Formats: sequence, C-alpha cells, structure tokens
Amino acid sequence: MKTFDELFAELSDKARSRPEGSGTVAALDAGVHAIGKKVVEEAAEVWMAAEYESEDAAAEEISQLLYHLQVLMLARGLSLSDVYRHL
Ligand SMILES: N=c1c2ncn([C@@H]3O[C@H](COP(=O)(O)OP(=O)(O)OP(=O)(O)O)[C@@H](O)[C@H]3O)c2ncn1[C@@H]1O[C@H](COP(=O)(O)O)[C@@H](O)[C@H]1O
Repeated sequence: MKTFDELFAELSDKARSRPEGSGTVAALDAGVHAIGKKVVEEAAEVWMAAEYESEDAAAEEISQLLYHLQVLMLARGLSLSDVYRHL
C-alpha cells in the first residue's frame, strides 16, 4: 500500500531513471494527448463503478484515475505543491 505522495515520488523517479518495462515511461513518451485520453477513460470507469459496482471496484478505479492524473502532472512538469495550492 502507498500514499498519493509516495506514488508521485515513485513515478517522478521512474521518469528520471527511465527503467526498462515501465508503463509510466511508455505513457510519458506517448505524450499529454494520449495521457489525457486515458484520464478521461479512467474517469468514466470511476463513474460507472461508483454507480453500478462494489465499493472495492470503485476504489480500484479511483486508484487508477489518480495514477493517470499523476502521469499527466509529470508530463506537464507539475509538482504536488502546484496542485495542492489550489485545494
Ligand atoms: N498504480 C498504478 C497504476 N494504476 C493504473 N495503471 C495503469 O492503468 C492501466 C489500467 O487500465 P485499465 O484497467 O483500464 O486497463 P486497460 O485499459 O486494459 O489498460 P491498458 O490497455 O492501457 O494497459 C493498467 O494496465 C496500468 O497500465 C497503473 N500503472 C502503474 N501503477 C503504479 O505505478 C508504479 C510504476 O509503474 P511502472 O511505471 O509500470 O513501473 C507502480 O508502483 C505501479 O503499481
């Protein structure tokens, strides 16, 4: 189990070190347009799961949306504090 901040630190490190086989590196290479489409797809899956599926299924979809949002942040060079200052 990891927190939002811990995942962001892990993904930031992967973006820097570019390890072989990383889905995050592949997503970053695909670019903002492709990542944005994934965010929209995952958001729709969150909506459907929240409305029609179990709590655990909804939680899993939410975790995937959070992951893809973090990848989008990295692709745009945004830090956690860039986002947190708006909360
Ligand atoms: N938390 C996640 C995570 N959540 C979601 N995903 C990605 O989102 C996809 C889930 O999408 P769907 O369920 O919609 O499945 P799908 O549409 O078939 O997905 P794809 O066809 O796009 O692969 C997964 O296949 C992963 O590619 C994640 N990929 C990675 N992480 C974590 O990120 C870290 C770095 O991962 P790597 O960069 O792959 O090493 C690790 O700690 C991972 O656990």
